[in-house]
Order: sequence, then structure tokens, then C-alpha cells
Amino acid sequence: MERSITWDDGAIRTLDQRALPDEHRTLRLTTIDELIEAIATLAIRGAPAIGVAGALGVALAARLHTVDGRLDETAVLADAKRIATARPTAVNLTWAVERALFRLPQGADAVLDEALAMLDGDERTHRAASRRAADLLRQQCGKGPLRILTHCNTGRLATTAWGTALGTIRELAASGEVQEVIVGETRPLLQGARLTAWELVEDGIPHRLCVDSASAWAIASGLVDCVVVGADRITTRGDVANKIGTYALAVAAQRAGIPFVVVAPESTVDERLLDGSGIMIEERASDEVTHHGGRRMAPEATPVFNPAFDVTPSDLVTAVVTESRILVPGGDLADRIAACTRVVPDFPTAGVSFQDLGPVYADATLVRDTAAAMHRAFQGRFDSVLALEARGFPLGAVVAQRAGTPLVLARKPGKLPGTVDSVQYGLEYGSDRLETQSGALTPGAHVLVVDDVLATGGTLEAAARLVERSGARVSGLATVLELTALGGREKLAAHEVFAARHVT
Ligand SMILES: CSC[C@@H](O)[C@@H](O)C(=O)COP(=O)(O)O
Repeated sequence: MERSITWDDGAIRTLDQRALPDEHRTLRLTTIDELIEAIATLAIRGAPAIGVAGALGVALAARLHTVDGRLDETAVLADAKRIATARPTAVNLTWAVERALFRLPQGADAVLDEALAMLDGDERTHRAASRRAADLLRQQCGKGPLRILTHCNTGRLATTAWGTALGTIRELAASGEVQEVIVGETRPLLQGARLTAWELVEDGIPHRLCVDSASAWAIASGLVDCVVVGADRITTRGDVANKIGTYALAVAAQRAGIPFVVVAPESTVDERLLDGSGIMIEERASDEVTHHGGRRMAPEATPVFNPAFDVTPSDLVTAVVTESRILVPGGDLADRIAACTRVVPDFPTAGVSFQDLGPVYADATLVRDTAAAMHRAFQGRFDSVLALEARGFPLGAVVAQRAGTPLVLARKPGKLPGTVDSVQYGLEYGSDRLETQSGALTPGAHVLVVDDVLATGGTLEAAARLVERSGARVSGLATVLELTALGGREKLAAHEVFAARHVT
């Protein structure tokens, strides 16, 4: 598919989205100021597209600031900061700029390679998300052809190629499963009317355009089977920032009992935010509202409220679909862990059913979500993480990274150099020890202990003693799995215990 953004021998070449549908104007951006102007005025727009453009912008800056083979990193960083803040709401822009900057120490060519890799991967990413979303819609809405309502522009213009919500519509249309697309015009800049309608015409997909205020009525009147939109930023619990008007569509969809599905790349998920209250909503100039076709429509003295985006809370979102997962807000983490746990009979000894968490650790998203749940359960109440050997290590590291706290490793005997603090604990046959390096746990610290499984509670109880022996306090004990029949929780009654899944 033809790309809306390319790298053209030292310049960023892009379709000027401000001129469509009347005029196919191409811009060749050769300076950072030109790029920032293009992003700020929506010549380049749509979260994934501004991300790719931002990365190419860092490559351009690196090139411009390389003289006689010497790269001026400070100047590139200053340009990168300006690019990243050209629009505040879509997290893809900062994500892409940071990803490109990561290669800066290797020189301008390395930064360009990274940006081009993002550009190359863009279509593949959106096609993968679209396939998943199309399957989900078939499952949710029954056999098509479907009547789909969408908002703003989420197509090849907004993503460099293919699209997210519009990519999903393309995917369904390719197999004759779209009866009609209803497109909200998307005031004030008319991305729906000018851009989505243009892409739908280009692809020959049946559609009708309506004013934004007719969308909810179309849903209420039974003209719509599902609402599918893109996103500019998605929080870890599934709150969704998208073009202003999206929230109202979600309310209408819930009232009508139809699915409200968000399609976006993983780069739109902001790992740092749990809920949408922390998302900065861009407010745009008042003349976008007061003027129409260059003519003033409102009195001079009338002030304006012109947010470019809104936030739809996760409880109105049926699913967020990315290239690698379907996030069902409020969906049960325990069920996902259960689906990834292999039960191995008679291991390690006859009569024991071993809960093998290997596939849980193999699923990066599940590790992240489990760590997030552990973090949430004790948020603001710990300042250190103690991870227990061996399967507590990877999870503890993710929890510590999320919370921004130090990580201390509790090891089996004989692994740590220097003096150690050590506790002994009983096993079914014999005993074992847990050790930390002396001083690794600071007296007075509030420690969250992380391990994989709570069975009899012996290991966690020992870990808690290790914490207390070093003068620190136990904030809580967190595990992936709790085998409730083994009564470990009773042994740990003095502590708060969190387990992401319980097995009886
Ligand atoms: C795949 S594009 C997703 C979003 O960026 C899109 O829905 C949107 O809200 C774009 O807003 P815009 O102001 O046109 O950049």
C-alpha cells in the first residue's frame, strides 16, 4: 500500500492532509521547524503517523547537526524535545522520539535506521491489529455484513499505511463483511468528512457521512452494529483518549448494548498511566470553532472551548485491540494466568500436580499486567522490592521498574559475595536458607516481597523475617499464584498477601 510518509534523501516527504480531499499536495520537509509546523497544523496527523514523523524528525536533526563527522548531541536533544511536544496527547510521538534517540550515541545513520524500521513496521503492525479486531467483531456481532460507525480518521493517512479502526473496516470489507460505514464528520477540522470519506471512496467501501451530533442518534435508531475507533493514548487499565466526540459515542454504544472497540498499536498504550486523569488534552485555537470556510460564525466576544480529544473511561470500552493482544478492560487477570498455566501431573514426584508458570513468563504482556496488578495492590506503600530466587526475579524486576524503586535479590546460600544476612526455613525434608547482601535492605525501608507461588508459605515467611532482620518493614507479599489448599496464608497472617490467581 502506498505510504503517506516516506524518507526522501535527507527530507521527510508527506501528503499534506490539510489540503485533502481537493488537492493532493506533497510536502518535502527539510528542517525541524517545518516538521513541527506540519505536525502542529495537522498536515501530518493521527497518532501513529506523527510518531513515525517524529522519529524521522530525530533522524533529520541528527543529520543536520552532524558536521565533519561530529554529531552535536545537545542540539539534537533540544530539537527532539521540541518535536516530542509539538502535540501533547498522542503518546506515540514521545514514544517514537525516545526510541529514535536511543540510537543517537551510534550516530546519525543509526538513528535513521531506527526511524526507517518504524516506518517499515507500521503497516505490518496495523494489519495484525486489524485482523484481530475483525475476528473480535465477527465474534461479538455475529455474521456480517456489519454496519460500523467510526470517528475521525484512522486510515492510511493517520498511520502511514493501512490504518487501525479504518484498517479493521478494510479487513472486513475485503471479505464482503461491511454493509455500511457511518462516518462522523469530526468537527472542527473534519478529519471524518475530508479524510476518512476520501479513503473509503478510494477503497470503494459503502459509507454515509453524518454531522457529529447525528452519530449518537444513528446508534440509538438501530443503524449501527458496532462502533470502532482509534486512539491517541490508552492507559494500562484501558481508558482511551481519542478525538473529541469519542466519549459520547461510547456512552451511546453502551446504552444501545453494542460493542465499542478501540484498535491501536501497542505504542499507543502509555505504560506510565493507570487511568485517564493524567492525560494532557490538547486545546486548540478558538478560530477552529468560531470560523467556517474562512468566515466568522460566532460573535467576536464569544470565548471558545476547543479540546481536540476526550477520554473514554475503560468501563465503556468493550475491548482494546492491538497487534499483540486484546485487552478487555476489567477483564480477569486470573483467567489469563489460568489460560497460560500448564498443569503437569506427577511432577516433581508422584501425586503432585505441578503448576508450570513457564508460559506465563513467556507472555510479555501477561508478565507486565501481573506486575502492574502487584504494583497497584501496594501502590504508594513500598519503596523497595525484594525478589525471591528464582522466579520471583523477573517479576520483581518489572514491579520495581514500574514503581521506580530499588530491587534487592534474595538468593539461595553461597551465591552472594561478602557478608550476608541469612534466614533458615524448613522444607518437607530438611531445610534451606535465603540470603541478601548485608546492607542491601535499608533499615526503615518499606519492602514488597515478590515471588511466583505461595504454597505452604515457608519461603515467604522466611523472606519476611529476612526483611525484618535488616530493620526494614514488610509492606506486603505478592505472588502470581496461591495454592489455597496448602494453607500458606495462615502462616503469613501477620502480613498483607496479594496473589494474582488462586488455585484450590
Ligand atoms: C490511527 S489514528 C488514531 C487517532 O490519532 C485518531 O483517532 C485521532 O484522534 C486523531 O486526531 P488528530 O487531531 O486528527 O491527530
